[in-house]
Amino acid sequence: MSIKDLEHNAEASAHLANDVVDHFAWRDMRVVVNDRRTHEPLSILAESAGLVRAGEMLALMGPSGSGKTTLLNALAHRQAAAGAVTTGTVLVNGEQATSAVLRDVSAYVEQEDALIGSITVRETMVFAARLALPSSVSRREAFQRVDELIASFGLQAQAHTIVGTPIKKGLSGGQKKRLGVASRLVTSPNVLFLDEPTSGLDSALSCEVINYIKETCRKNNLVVIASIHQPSTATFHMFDKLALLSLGRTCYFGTVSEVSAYFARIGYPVAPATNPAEHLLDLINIDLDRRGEVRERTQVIIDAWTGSPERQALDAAIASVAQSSSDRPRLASLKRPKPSPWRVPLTLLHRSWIKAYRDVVVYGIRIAMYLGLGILMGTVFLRLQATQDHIQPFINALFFGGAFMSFMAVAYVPAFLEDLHTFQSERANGLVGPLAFVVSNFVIGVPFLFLIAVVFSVVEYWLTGFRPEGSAFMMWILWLFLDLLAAESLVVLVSSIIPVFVVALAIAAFANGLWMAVDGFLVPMNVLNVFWKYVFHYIDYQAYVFQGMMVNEFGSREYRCAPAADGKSYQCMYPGSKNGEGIIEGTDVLRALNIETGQTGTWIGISIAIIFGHRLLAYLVLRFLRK
Ligand SMILES: Nc1ncnc2c1ncn2[C@@H]1O[C@H](COP(=O)(O)OP(=O)(O)OP(=O)(O)O)[C@@H](O)[C@H]1O
Repeated sequence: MSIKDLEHNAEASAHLANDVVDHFAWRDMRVVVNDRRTHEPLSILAESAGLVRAGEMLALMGPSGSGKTTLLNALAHRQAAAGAVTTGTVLVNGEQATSAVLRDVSAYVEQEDALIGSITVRETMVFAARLALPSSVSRREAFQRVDELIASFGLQAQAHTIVGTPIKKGLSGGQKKRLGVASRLVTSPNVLFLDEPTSGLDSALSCEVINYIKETCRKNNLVVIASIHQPSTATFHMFDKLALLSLGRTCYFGTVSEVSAYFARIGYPVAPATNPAEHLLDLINIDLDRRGEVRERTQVIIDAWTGSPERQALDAAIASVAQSSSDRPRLASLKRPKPSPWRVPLTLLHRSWIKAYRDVVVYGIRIAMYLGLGILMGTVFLRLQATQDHIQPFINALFFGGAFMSFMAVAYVPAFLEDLHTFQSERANGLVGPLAFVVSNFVIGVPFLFLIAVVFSVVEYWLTGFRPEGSAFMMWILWLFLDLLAAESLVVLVSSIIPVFVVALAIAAFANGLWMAVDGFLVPMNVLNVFWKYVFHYIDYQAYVFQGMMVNEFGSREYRCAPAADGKSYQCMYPGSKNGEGIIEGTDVLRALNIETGQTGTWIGISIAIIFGHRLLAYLVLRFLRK
């Protein structure tokens, strides 16, 4: 390695070094929610105070439901719980931190990883860098940061391994956790919040993950605050400080090295050869309370802490950092530079593109499925002729094709929910906005849906024997394409409103059933009752697709009637002016079904408006409801 390389490495690793935040403190943090059962105000976090210095790693520990996530979220200025009211002060370098400042100096790693399964470790890191880094950071430097972080988290051997999808295995649980943390470190945060970074891992893997975080924290002088459930002895001792919680109250705050002595002093010594974390959790785990004694003991421990000299010393230390005149620049002047606004949607597009062609769940399975559907329909409605007995099968084929294609868009729900999850995590870290997300999601779908429309049509259109003119075929593809775009937009809207897999799936399927019922095929428009007609029919994209396809097929084609028994006249199923010549004009069929001609342009316009309307609503939902 040349001297130049060494210099470069030193420079590259310098990006992570925290020389901004000296200490992170909070006092009198309280969170009150409306109790789900009684609807009365309920305190789920009270009088919490703490101080973490640069280079220290704090564990927020406590039994399940003790308020760890609530405190972590309150410290990161995130919504602590649904409908929660949070009060208290967060101090960064002794200065009261606003949400904007916290977003600039910190990063938050969620408990459930928001990684994209079909992209590799290195791609995950590169995309994270592109979403976060300003253009003043050169490409070369960004790559160096990425490679350095991959190395720091021991992922070099997996750099080109995909994260893992339901049908293709990738990283192990521990590697995923490490990647989740590493990808958030690309932005060079000074404070790192981690929500249960070891959840779902066995004790050896937990220890390994915490070890990597510890090393990074120590080397770069970061402030790390992590909630943790039941650490092993080794993992527990890797933390510098401990905030022990039960019932939303503090049972201990201080160094890990002094915790045993503290509990011995208040009458709960840790037995030799016992995991101290386990001992502490057992003391205050009210889930195991049968006779009320654990709750009583917990109250004693909380009271002991409230009156302890350690608590007074902590208060004094916080007061002192709050008063100390820091020679650091004011936090507001440390605004993290952002990438240019166009770079975010382009990066999302690039990432979605890779996901779309690599992850068969996104479009691959659907393309195969639609091909299968094309073969199925083409062979069921095989070689229909321009004769009157084939008119009804033609109509059925048009209805079934449009409706079923739309219905199958529900297969997009899981892939969209994965993207939504990633978006929510990136948005909470101040990286991606809802507009960039909605636009890139739409744009990436367009070529794939067009491909699906073509694949399906090439098979089904010619097997069935629809109108053979090239223009009719093109028009058919256009209608199918609009149908798919609208159906996918519906999935995006529904899944944005209720991002729960089974519920989104059920609602999208239900909506498709509804659109089928009122699109004018099962019940013709002159029979459909006014409620369904005026409330739903006119916003039903399937109705425009069906009518558009009907006009495309029947607008200018003629069908032969059956000869009558006398062999001279004809029996025609649809009355029309050419019945005497043994001909049913397609327009006779359209008239019988109450479908107007000459409206194609309007219907295309309405379909496009419905597509954009759904996307706009999805944007508004993400912008205002799911903040
Ligand atoms: N609206 C509410 N009504 C009643 N209790 C609530 C409400 N919102 C939150 N809680 C309670 O607040 C407590 C704190 O939850 P929190 O998620 O912070 O706990 P935790 O220690 O992170 O738990 P876990 O380890 O299980 O994730 C829980 O007991 C939870 O049931």
